Amino acid sequence: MDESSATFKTVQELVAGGGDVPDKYVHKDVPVASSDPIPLVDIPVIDLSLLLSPSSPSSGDELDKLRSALATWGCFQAVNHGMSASFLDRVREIARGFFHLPAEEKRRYTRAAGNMEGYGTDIILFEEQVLDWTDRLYLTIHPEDQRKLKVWPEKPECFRDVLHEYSTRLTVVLQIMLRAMALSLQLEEGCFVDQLGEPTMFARFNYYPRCPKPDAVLGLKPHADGSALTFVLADKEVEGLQFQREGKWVGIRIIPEALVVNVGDQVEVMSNGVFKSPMHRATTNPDRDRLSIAVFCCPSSEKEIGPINKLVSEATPRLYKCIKNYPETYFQYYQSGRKPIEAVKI
Ligand SMILES: O=C(O)CCC(=O)C(=O)O
Ligand SMILES: [Fe+2]
Repeated sequence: MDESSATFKTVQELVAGGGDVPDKYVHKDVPVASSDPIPLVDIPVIDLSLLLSPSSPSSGDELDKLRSALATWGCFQAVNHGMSASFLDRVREIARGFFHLPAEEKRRYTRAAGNMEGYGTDIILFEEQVLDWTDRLYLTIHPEDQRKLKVWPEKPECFRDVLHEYSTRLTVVLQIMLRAMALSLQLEEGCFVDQLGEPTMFARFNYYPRCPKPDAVLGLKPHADGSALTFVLADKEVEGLQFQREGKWVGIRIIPEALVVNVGDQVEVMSNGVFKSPMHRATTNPDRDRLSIAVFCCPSSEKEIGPINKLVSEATPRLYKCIKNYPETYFQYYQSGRKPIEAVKI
């Protein structure tokens, strides 16, 4: 799709125009709805305020819960992360406000051809790719000097201020997470922090318009994230995020004030496979649109990362190579239909 020509149609425009769902969005081999309804489940909930307070009697328990959640599910719901429910609502509002702007206003931020950043639809990477039923806005948010303000919306008016505040808050949450993950494995507290260096963080605003064929169309195909860790601020009212657990899909019940945190491939590598980068996907809904904001936290691009030495032993041999700039490998593999983490397995 040549987006630079401004002739591409967003999913939002397709829906507004009525008519059938184009074939390129329809999954033929993998029915989205199986004969058994997909259950809605509660994944572990972790109180971030307890993780790094050794004086609190429950800190050790919370670290154990964290280790177990990341080693089984690879994800959890984080509460007491330092952001109020009303602030999270403001983040959801700027996202919704942006996608509800007139089409010509949004197109000012259109992603340039060959570029990841900006506003657009699913990127076509290979011919037989089934497209995701989603429009996106993708922005580097951290470090500040890597932001491309040209594609940072100026409307709704508070968009930039709220996103700046959100990214500042998430850098703090990320540090808490990295330290707590290390402590939960009895490692040096700074070992994940050191591997990441100055993290790079990308925000992906995912807008999933209502879809007339929810049984055959996905908002987001099954994938594992190429990040180290991902924070997802999910829709408050419409469910749709599903994780794979023991080979089966399960839907995540919404906790409005929580952030869904999931392990990405790079933490799976650093933890030598102890923490799992889970497969997940987003479904579509026939009646309502859905919105989520994913923030991918990655190591600085010049940092080489690899399994932490203390996690490699005779009993637990090294499973992954050292890697640098993994997102590049990730997209090459994704493009050829392979699972990216296979590229770095020994
Ligand atoms: O829409 C969601 O809830 C999930 C988003 C996600 O997994 C992603 O953007 O990578
Ligand atoms: Fe994801």
